[in-house]
Amino acid sequence: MKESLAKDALPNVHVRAEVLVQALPHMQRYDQEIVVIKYGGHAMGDRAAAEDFAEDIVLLEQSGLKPIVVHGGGPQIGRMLGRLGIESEFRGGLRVTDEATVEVVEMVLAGSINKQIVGWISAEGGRAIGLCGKDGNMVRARKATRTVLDPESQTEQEIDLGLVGEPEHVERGVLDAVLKAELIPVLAPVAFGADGQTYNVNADTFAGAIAGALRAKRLLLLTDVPGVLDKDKKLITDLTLEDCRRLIADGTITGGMIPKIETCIYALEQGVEAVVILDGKVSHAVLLELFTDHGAGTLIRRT
Ligand SMILES: Nc1ncnc2c1ncn2[C@@H]1O[C@H](COP(=O)(O)OP(=O)(O)O)[C@@H](O)[C@H]1O
Ligand SMILES: CC(=O)N[C@@H](CCC(=O)OP(=O)(O)O)C(=O)O
Repeated sequence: MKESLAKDALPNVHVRAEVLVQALPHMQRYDQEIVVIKYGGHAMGDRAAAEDFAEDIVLLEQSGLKPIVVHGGGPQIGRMLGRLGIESEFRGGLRVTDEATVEVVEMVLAGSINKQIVGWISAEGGRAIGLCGKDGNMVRARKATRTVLDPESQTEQEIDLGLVGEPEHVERGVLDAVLKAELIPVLAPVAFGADGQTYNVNADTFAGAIAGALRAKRLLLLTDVPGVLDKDKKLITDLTLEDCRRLIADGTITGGMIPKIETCIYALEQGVEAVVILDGKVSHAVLLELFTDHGAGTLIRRT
């Protein structure tokens, strides 16, 4: 049961009292600052936490901060591909994407998931607008290139990921206009190529490009683990860029955590102040991270 102590100060938000009591003294901390929040497909599987997530986003906006949501949807794409009998494979944490797959990716990400999140935010009293990287020419991508170490020849071999894109240009005009209109942008990680091609972009990578282009104060990556874990599965609370590179090289960081860490490195190099990887299944994870002293998850800074 949710209480409604916040009702008078913040008319549309009904955050639990104990969370709000912790958060209120810190709410000026990010006044008018842009915070990019990447909401991963695994994290959004939990319905109750999804409602709390939407509440947090509305509360951030109402407290003077400028939240931008970038969402994923990997598991949901996987389920839809399964229903359609289309096989799918990941290499280096990225989905190999052919023409049939990109059509489903766009349908699930820019269609159902994007509108679902917009709906959750509306239900909590916020005004969100759902877009993808193709809208307003926001994110132009080029074909992503990746190499893997061939175990036999011990040489780096290029792998073809098909229509996987990496952002090469972010046109911030459309986002500035949306923020100025006091709307909350909810972005699906689908981009366009110079040739008009649709590209499937990893949601972490997309969020990093947006955060970097807008010099966001914070980039929060919400996932389904408490943060970056060490070899004993214990949470690492603070990391520098150098630590991140070492943990990838020594195999502590694998799979889907690799694009996340690569995103952190990119965003920090672009001028984002700090990146946090945290568990989106925890109730009010965003609020607790931004507005309490102890924070949550793994905080990553340049040095
Ligand atoms: N060192 C690590 N610490 C935490 N998670 C890791 C690590 N190495 C690999 N992972 C994996 O990365 C996953 C998160 O990436 P991913 O599944 O792509 O999440 P999302 O869908 O939220 O983007 C975790 O569930 C975990 O299985
Ligand atoms: C190229 C690539 O891998 N794209 C991702 C896009 C969605 C995504 O990144 O979703 P999560 O954040 O939930 O993992 C995919 O097709 O699954």
